[in-house]
Amino acid sequence: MTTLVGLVGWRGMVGSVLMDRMTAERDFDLIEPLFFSTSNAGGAAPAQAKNEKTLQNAFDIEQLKRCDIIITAQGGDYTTEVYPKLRAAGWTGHWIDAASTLRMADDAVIILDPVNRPVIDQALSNGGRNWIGGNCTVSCMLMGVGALYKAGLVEWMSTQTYQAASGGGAQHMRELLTQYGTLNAAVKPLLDDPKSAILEIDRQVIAKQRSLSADETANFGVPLGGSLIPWIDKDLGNGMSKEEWKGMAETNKILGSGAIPVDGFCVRVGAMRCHSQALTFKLKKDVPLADIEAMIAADNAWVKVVPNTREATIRDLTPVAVTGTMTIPVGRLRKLAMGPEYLGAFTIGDQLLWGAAEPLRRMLRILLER
Ligand SMILES: NC(=O)C1=CN([C@@H]2O[C@H](COP(=O)(O)OP(=O)(O)OC[C@H]3O[C@@H](n4cnc5c(N)ncnc54)[C@H](OP(=O)(O)O)[C@@H]3O)[C@@H](O)[C@H]2O)C=CC1
Ligand SMILES: N[C@@H](CC(=O)OP(=O)(O)O)C(=O)O
Repeated sequence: MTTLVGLVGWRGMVGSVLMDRMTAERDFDLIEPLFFSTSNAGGAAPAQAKNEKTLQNAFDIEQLKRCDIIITAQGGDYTTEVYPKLRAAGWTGHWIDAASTLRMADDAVIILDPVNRPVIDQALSNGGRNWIGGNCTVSCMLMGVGALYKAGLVEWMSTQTYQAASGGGAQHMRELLTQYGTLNAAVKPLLDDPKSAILEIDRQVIAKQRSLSADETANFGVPLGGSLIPWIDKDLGNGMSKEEWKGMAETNKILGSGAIPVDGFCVRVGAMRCHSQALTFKLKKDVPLADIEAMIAADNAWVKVVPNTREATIRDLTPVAVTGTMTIPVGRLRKLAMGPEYLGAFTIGDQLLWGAAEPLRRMLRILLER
């Protein structure tokens, strides 16, 4: 019998990337999809629908209960509202979720199978049914340098992130581009004149940034175009942002490891959809750089070691190079001045692919192939 898979949140930004990937990998050939909507029940399901061509109400527990597996990219509020009701109603299917709501629950696994397939398999054999996508920054980081953790080499790691606007959602991406346009328009005549003074352009740009309307900064709260914001997600009240807290909590949960210290600063920058991060490792021992590069390169099919040269770095290690690809480049690999156990690295990932959609569809495949 074909597996009935409920899809919730399929038309959002993460959901659309998920649909594209599922279509490209022919996942729909293996399932009977049942599409849900929070806003358009009764409307037409997308082209991937087979027998069930009408959108179901995403709050209808009876319809959700029909599914063997539910994949949701609808968001945390939806999970908070619907998931407990569904389980309370006796549903025993598999719940695959992009939202963070259930991530740290004891009965949930953070899924990133190229990194933690043994953790997933163990949970499956113990009857696990909740499979939650990790934080985008953590997932992209582990896809790049997971090999060092798997080899037990990491004593601690510090991350400095450069996170794209997409992490906030579609409206944040639009706001960033609108701000860039506003800034450009403010100085266009001066830019068009090669003899104009750069400091006058600079003065007018900062004046415009500081006077952007509330509408133009509604999502980020402050200007991001031509600036940066060194705080992402909630204020935990202890000097740490929630995004920074996730670094250690989720890394260790994904790996099923003890408490390897991971800490640093998470910063929003004016990139579109790739999260970048500079990493500092304290290794447990001095390992030759060539061995480290080989270990990282051999870890999975998507990681790519970028030679630590200017030419290769500016060509292959930028959000522009990586966006829309499954590749996770790791570059700037070098031993740091602090000593031979200190390793520097820089890595980038498309936060909508490995950071959100891809682990979900790969978990679906794992369930289908059992
Ligand atoms: N953005 C990110 O980087 C990441 C997000 N996530 C998780 O995924 C969740 C969803 O994020 P994201 O995809 O960015 O959210 P979106 O806002 O793009 O989509 C969420 C839902 O909004 C509804 N919606 C309303 N208007 C529109 C519209 N004009 N176009 C498309 N959908 C619309 C859709 O529900 P309906 O069809 O029912 O109306 C859609 O499923 C997040 O809340 C988060 O939990 C996880 C990792 C990364
Ligand atoms: N917090 C991430 C995006 C995200 O959705 O994270 P999480 O899945 O951990 O809530 C960012 O803003 O870049």
